[in-house]
Amino acid sequence: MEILENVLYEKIISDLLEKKYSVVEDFFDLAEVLQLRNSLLGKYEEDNFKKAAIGNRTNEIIAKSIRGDFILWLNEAQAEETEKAFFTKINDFVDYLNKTCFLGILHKEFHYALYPEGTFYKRHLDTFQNDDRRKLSLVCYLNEQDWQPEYGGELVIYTNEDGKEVEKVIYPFPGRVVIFESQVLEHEVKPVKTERLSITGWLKTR
Ligand SMILES: O=C(O)CCC(=O)C(=O)O
Ligand SMILES: [Fe+2]
Repeated sequence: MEILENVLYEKIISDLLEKKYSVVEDFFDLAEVLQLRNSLLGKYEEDNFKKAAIGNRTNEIIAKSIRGDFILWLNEAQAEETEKAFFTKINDFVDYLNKTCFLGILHKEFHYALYPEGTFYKRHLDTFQNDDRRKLSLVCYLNEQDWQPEYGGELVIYTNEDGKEVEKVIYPFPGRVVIFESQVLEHEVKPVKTERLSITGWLKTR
């Protein structure tokens, strides 16, 4: 079967092979970001979000000292138009990965996240949720176009270069998507000075 080469996806794959993470600009265009942001805010105002917990469902401890965001899991089967469009794009990428990389992504899980002013997410590995099926983490930022570095909320990814730890600082600019190896790269979200919006998800095996 022939696979039409996708330049953007190929860049992500080569980044992942080379440094275990990739930062993509404009994965979502501004219209898509706006729709997703409005949908997130609507659901947040309807009080559908809950305080994010540490650990999986068998180990749910709310730990404000570790993370302060509020989340809402997305259900693809019951998604509305806006979220459907989101999943269409994600699924296209997953299909490409599975055809070209033999990663064997079978499942995925995504949630909206809202970090209120003053919150953060301390340094962690996404597999500490005792879920070793998580292969790739994806974070899609839904902030306003005029997001400023002074607002904080940077994602810091800790990488290793020649045996030395290096901090990669990534600002949550709208449309930007960060993809990284869930089991390898520790990261954190620095304290935010204003509300910070995103969709975070995992591509999983088995
Ligand atoms: O929002 C981000 O930049 C990262 C979020 C994160 O690390 C997580 O939800 O596990
Ligand atoms: Fe994380």
